[in-house]
Amino acid sequence: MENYKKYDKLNYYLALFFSGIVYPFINLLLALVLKRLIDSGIARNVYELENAIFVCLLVCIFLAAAVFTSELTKNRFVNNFSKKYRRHIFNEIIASDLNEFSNNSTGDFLATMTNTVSTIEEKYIKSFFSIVSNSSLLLFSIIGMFMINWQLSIPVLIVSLVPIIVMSLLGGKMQAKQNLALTQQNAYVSKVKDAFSGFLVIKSFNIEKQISKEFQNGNDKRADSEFSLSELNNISGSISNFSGYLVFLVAYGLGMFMVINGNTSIGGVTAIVQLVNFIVMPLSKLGLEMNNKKAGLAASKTLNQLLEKVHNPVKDNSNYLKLNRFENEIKLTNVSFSYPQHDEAEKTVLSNINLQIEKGKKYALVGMSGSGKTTLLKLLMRYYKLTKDGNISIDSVNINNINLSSLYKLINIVQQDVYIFDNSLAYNIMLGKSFTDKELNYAINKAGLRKLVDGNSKGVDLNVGENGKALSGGQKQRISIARALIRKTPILLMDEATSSLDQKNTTAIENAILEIKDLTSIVVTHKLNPNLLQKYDAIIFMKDGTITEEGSYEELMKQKGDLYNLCSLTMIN
Ligand SMILES: Nc1ncnc2c1ncn2[C@@H]1O[C@H](COP(=O)(O)OP(=O)(O)OP(=O)(O)O)[C@@H](O)[C@H]1O
Repeated sequence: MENYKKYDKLNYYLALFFSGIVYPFINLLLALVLKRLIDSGIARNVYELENAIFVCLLVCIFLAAAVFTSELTKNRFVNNFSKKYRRHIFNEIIASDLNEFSNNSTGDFLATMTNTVSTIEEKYIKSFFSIVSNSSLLLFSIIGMFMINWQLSIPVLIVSLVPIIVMSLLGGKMQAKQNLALTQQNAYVSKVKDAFSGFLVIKSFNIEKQISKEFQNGNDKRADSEFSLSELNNISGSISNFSGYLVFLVAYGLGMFMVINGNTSIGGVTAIVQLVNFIVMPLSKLGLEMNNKKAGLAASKTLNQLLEKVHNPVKDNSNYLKLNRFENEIKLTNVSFSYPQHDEAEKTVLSNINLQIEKGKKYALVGMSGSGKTTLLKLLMRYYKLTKDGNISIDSVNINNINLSSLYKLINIVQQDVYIFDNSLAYNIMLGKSFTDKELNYAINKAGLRKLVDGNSKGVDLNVGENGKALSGGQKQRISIARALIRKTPILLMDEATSSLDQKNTTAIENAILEIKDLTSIVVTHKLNPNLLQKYDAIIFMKDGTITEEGSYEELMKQKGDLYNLCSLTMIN
């Protein structure tokens, strides 16, 4: 609980005070006042009886107030915890390193943000307070019983220990079953998420039956693991209940013998039975709550393990250099790279790349599929750090030493796969940041979105639906281009950013970007259009992870090398 109380210390301590001290103390008072009430009734002392009734009423009022306040403070703590903890987990995941994030399925994260966190809230946090309150109730009741009659209290307590012993014997099994139930629940969420995300594929390939079978399998496992857990809970609950009845029997039976022998009064037995209630009830609850807490602990461990896996936050602290301007060049020196592989041997994707990108110049990056073009751009974005030899620098500053947010103010990328948020057109371009109408219109015009904006009654407020389902592939790509252009970063990388557009529109957008003075751009393209290629300052040709040619279109065509050969195969005339 140490790690969790920080989320709302005030209500945490208030809840502990009211549920752990105030409530059990008043409860003890009630038993003592009750004893006085019954004994004064049996002694036919009307004055004492009236007094006891009045005090009893007061104690009842305080008891109700204590219960209300302890619930209120506990609920406030849980509420604040829920808000802040979920925000914290979300931020941790969002801050994680791209590579580590990609190694886990989004279903895992989704399940963590839903089931796992709920289990921690429901089972760990709530059980913790219940354990505190019930343990205190138990302790105060034992003290009260000893104050009233210790001879009767001892046998009653011995019988009360049975459920605790049973629970501790079942505890390990319970935790294992809880772990399994949580794993199956998370796998179930992942499966459902996958099926719904791949709905189109399921329909197109007519695989509803197979998917339904897989779902059924996961669903059965989830339900079975929960049933098995509830069975164990049922067994431990029944044993607790039985012990509870036994405790009553001992308290009443022995108590009445003691009354006959003159060792206690009827009021004393009644008060002890009243207190026994607060031993039996907490004991039966304690067993269950302890198991719940263990289950919550298991969820907490699962969550921490996931966070540890992704908790390699992109280091972006203030020790890193802030680069405010791009003045001269990006330089790649002897850059080699392999993707970090967890299961297979590493494969070299880029080898010995040397390249100089000058400010304000426009570069086309072409080459065969799989030659490493995207990887090169990803390294410029520092999505991956160089794991092998080499160095990438911007204006002589090693890219690894640049503060990431300042890097992304200089460099931006437009990728082939565009993620569109379920929000308006304007939101998808501005992405929550504020820009003037002039800036928004500039980006809309340059990215060729004017027709879409003017052609609908809502304009830029048009809601584009989940992942832009109301848009065509080309429109999504235009949004992605507008996103980059509105930010006016001095360096722009485009990775097949116009692959969904026809030749006419591709030419229009590439021309618009070529016209932006001072912009340094590297454009990966498969559409080898000579009219466009001629406009680039240089064409960089990649093959098998190396740069084989670099120069203007005319130079490379004269050279009759790789570009020439590729153009002969795919040239668009
Ligand atoms: N995340 C990754 N993990 C492991 N290997 C990868 C990863 N991404 C790409 N690769 C591998 O790196 C090589 C280069 O891929 P890359 O995407 O850079 O090529 P590309 O030239 O952009 O290809 P295309 O033109 O088809 O987009 C390929 O062999 C690919 O399988």
